Amino acid sequence: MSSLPRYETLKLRQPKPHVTLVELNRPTKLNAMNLQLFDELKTCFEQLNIEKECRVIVLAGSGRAFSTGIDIEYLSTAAAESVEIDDIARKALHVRSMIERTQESLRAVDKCEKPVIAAIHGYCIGAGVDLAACCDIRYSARDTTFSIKEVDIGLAADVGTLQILPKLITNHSLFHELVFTSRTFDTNEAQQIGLISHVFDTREALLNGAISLASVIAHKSPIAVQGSKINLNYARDHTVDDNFTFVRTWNSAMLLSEDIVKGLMATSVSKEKKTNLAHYTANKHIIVTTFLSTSKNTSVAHGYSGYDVDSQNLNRTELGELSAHPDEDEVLILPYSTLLITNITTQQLVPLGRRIEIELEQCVDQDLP
Ligand SMILES: CC/C=C\C=C\CC(=O)SCCNC(=O)CCNC(=O)[C@H](O)C(C)(C)COP(=O)(O)OP(=O)(O)OC[C@H]1O[C@@H](n2cnc3c(N)ncnc32)[C@H](O)[C@@H]1OP(=O)(O)O
Repeated sequence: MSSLPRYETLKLRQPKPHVTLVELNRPTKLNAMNLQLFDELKTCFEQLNIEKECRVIVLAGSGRAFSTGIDIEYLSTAAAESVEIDDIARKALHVRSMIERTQESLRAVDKCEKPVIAAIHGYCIGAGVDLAACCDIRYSARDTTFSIKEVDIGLAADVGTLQILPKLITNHSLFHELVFTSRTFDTNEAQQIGLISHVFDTREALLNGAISLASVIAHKSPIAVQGSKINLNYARDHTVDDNFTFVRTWNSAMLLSEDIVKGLMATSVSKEKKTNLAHYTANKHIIVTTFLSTSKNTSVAHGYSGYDVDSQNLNRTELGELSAHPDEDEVLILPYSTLLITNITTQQLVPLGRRIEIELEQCVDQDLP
């Protein structure tokens, strides 16, 4: 992305290549959602959906909370507006369009074809839970207080919690209890119902964890990842028969992608890793710079990027994955699965944490074994 769009109620940054961090940005109101936030959220996710540079999104809250739900002041104003409408049918139409506008906002997150990882901390209340429901993966900090608050304010949740979560959660009995009582619950119960997949001790650890996960996903083939999200969402909303028909049609086009070739190559490279002896040759001149923040036995560490000198535009591009060597405090440099490097001369073991530069000169005689 040349420059990230600016919003008043959202804060965007790019913590890693192809990863966009979107933070709800009304910290003094604990990220309560007013009309402006709803509208900006929709615009933002529709924009990220078509932004090529963005492959994975982390959605978090700035300040003390993920979100405390709908802004009570906004809800009161909207309610007051409808009171002024005399005719009951016109009143209903007015309220319906207000609900629709809110639904469209949160659904833009659900409909976004890039994976969205919610990083939840502090409070996740009412529409905050609806918003989390619209994300693909939900991580949380241990201190989070959740509440499906809608029943307590006299309504049935209408922007995600009751529409999407029943298709995702695992413990329906407990989920129903939480819906009917509106009582607060903690990360233990959030994990029990299957709302949260991972809990971190602090907000900082949570953000790091979510961003690292996003980076791992961002280094996969975007064709495969986005195709998976589209098929997962489709499967959630259709019958098994429909799902098979849909994926057949989908893959009849997507299997023609060059990413298939690269993926297969990456698989053969992984086999070489086991022997620890492989030599690859490069048919491109590549300067690679790496930095590492991985620990022993981490299977894949990212942060490996460089310049493909032969590429037409000389843009910075990701070239590889760093895989921790299973037995030593070293990493093995492997070709990146979505860049077609048919041959690479260098396989290097590099101590963890060390910044290195490699130059791979054109040398092509050796084919992949
Ligand atoms: C079409 C319909 C679509 C969607 C419908 C969704 C339904 C819902 O979302 S229901 C949930 C509504 N939310 C709530 O009921 C939560 C209200 N907030 C609280 O109960 C408390 O703020 C708290 C979460 C328990 C936190 O308490 P505390 O730590 O003591 O902080 P506070 O001082 O209360 O809050 C700081 C600051 O934020 C303002 N604020 C917090 N939440 C909201 C909110 N939802 N709406 C508006 N404002 C909120 C709070 O008023 C404070 O503001 P000041 O200006 O500093 O007073």
